[in-house]
Amino acid sequence: MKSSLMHFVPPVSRDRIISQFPKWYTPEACLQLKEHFHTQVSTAWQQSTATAGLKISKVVVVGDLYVGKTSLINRFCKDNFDRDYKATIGVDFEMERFEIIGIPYHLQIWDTAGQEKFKCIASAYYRGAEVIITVFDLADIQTLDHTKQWLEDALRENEPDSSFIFLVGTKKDLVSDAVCERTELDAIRLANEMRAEYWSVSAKTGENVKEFFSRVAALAFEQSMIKELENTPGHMAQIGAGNLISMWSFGFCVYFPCLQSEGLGRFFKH
Ligand SMILES: Nc1nc2c(ncn2[C@@H]2O[C@H](COP(=O)(O)OP(=O)(O)OP(=O)(O)O)[C@@H](O)[C@H]2O)c(=O)[nH]1
Ligand SMILES: [Mg+2]
Repeated sequence: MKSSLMHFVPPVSRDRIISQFPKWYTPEACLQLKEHFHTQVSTAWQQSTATAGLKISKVVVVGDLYVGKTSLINRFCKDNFDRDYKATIGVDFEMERFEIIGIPYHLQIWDTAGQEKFKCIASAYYRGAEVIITVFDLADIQTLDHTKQWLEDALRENEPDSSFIFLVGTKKDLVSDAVCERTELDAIRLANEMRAEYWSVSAKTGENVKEFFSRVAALAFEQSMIKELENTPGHMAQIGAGNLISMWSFGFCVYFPCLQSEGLGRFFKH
């Protein structure tokens, strides 16, 4: 039985290896102007005070229908872009593997439906989110106003101050530099009110997509490591704020085939 579970983990792809603290989009739109990982975290691995267990942080992506949530996730996870609109029904998610200052790390990225009729299904998946990404369409300013409500709904399911918040303007390729600049001023003002970090991206061209998710991964990783170093010694891994998986109990990494990088599954079809 043990041998069938003993799959050695394939190496992480180069663009998922983070050794320096990723930069912000602009200083005005950022809450953490630091440029290095917390010393406690960066020394933890060498001093093996960090447990070697599997580390996973849960990310939920919310926002109006058609703003580009699925496209943003697909550009990052699969490096593809589909012009045709296929509304997300319910939720969908991907598991993305990183190596951050030498430590294996996963983002469990939950894509939710923007359509009103699927809101109740999607909101069931907000709980335990270490990161909440609220998305609007830079070419449809009305969707920016709606991000406040989306954020409120997601925060209601989580402990206060337990999630990093990002406000993301998509479809940057569809607006002129002048319109983008004007809209970003409004968006950054709102991001400051939300206590969110702001990014503008384009899933079509890929502009800022890798940089954005590297920033998400590094901030969530650091927060989870500090929490772990403070209060959970020993070889345990945590998914979101929920259940624990005991790993490394045999002194080696047991790779659960279900945690394949192409996504754990589809809860609902497109
Ligand atoms: N030009 C351009 N089009 C985009 C971009 N991102 C998404 N789109 C298009 O916008 C439409 C909606 O994109 P989706 O990613 O399906 O939107 P969504 O937010 O997931 O929508 P729901 O699943 O209904 O909530 C699709 O036709 C995409 O091709 C972008 O960065 N640039
Ligand atoms: Mg979608």
